[in-house]
Amino acid sequence: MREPILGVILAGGLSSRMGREKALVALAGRPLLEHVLERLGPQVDAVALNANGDPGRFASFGLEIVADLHADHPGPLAGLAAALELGRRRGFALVATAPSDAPFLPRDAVARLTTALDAAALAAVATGPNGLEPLVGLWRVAAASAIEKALAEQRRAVHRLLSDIPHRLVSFEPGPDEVDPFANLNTPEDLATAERRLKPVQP
Ligand SMILES: Nc1nc2c(ncn2[C@@H]2O[C@H](COP(=O)(O)OP(=O)(O)OP(=O)(O)O)[C@@H](O)[C@H]2O)c(=O)[nH]1
Repeated sequence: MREPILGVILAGGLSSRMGREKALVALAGRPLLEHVLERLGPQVDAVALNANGDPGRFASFGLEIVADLHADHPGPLAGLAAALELGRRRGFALVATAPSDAPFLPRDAVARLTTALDAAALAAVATGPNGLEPLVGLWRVAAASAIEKALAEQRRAVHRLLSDIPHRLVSFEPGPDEVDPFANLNTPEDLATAERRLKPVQP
């Protein structure tokens, strides 16, 4: 039996390119966050949300919400730090992360990351058609100190963090529908493209 895993959906960014809260924009009639929740939820033992600002806007999802410990929006690494801190507080040794703006998360992501995370590794992260996808990862909470150190030293890129910690890479390919499993929707145009992909072809 595998160790319990806390899933944390990362929605702590500013959504400036989308112009409104990305996690709440509708794709195929449902908020993006709901798509990610529906895919990540069954893969983990509990799910929480990393988000900043008024938590009330996510109340209908019934998720525990954890804000960044760093108040100045330093980027996704702060979300990862908050996720691992929540995992530690709740007694989880493992945290699986997924961004709230990537609605095609593979349904076997956590299983495959778990297989790759051997005892010597602190993280297993995904790679896809566009290379490293470090926000789709399985992290030991013991990686928290390396993350805090990187943040303290203003090294904010998540992919750079990986050179500080032993990690494994897991490659995911597009499915038969050729959708990049990690396509993230940053702009209204990205959203429109994803909407077209999901729309059933009219006869
Ligand atoms: N916790 C936290 N997460 C962040 C922060 N900035 C970005 N993220 C998350 O990192 C992932 C990728 O974010 P981006 O798309 O690069 O940034 P964004 O702020 O969401 O959107 P833009 O403002 O359009 O760049 C998403 O899951 C964001 O929620 C931050 O300062 N804190």
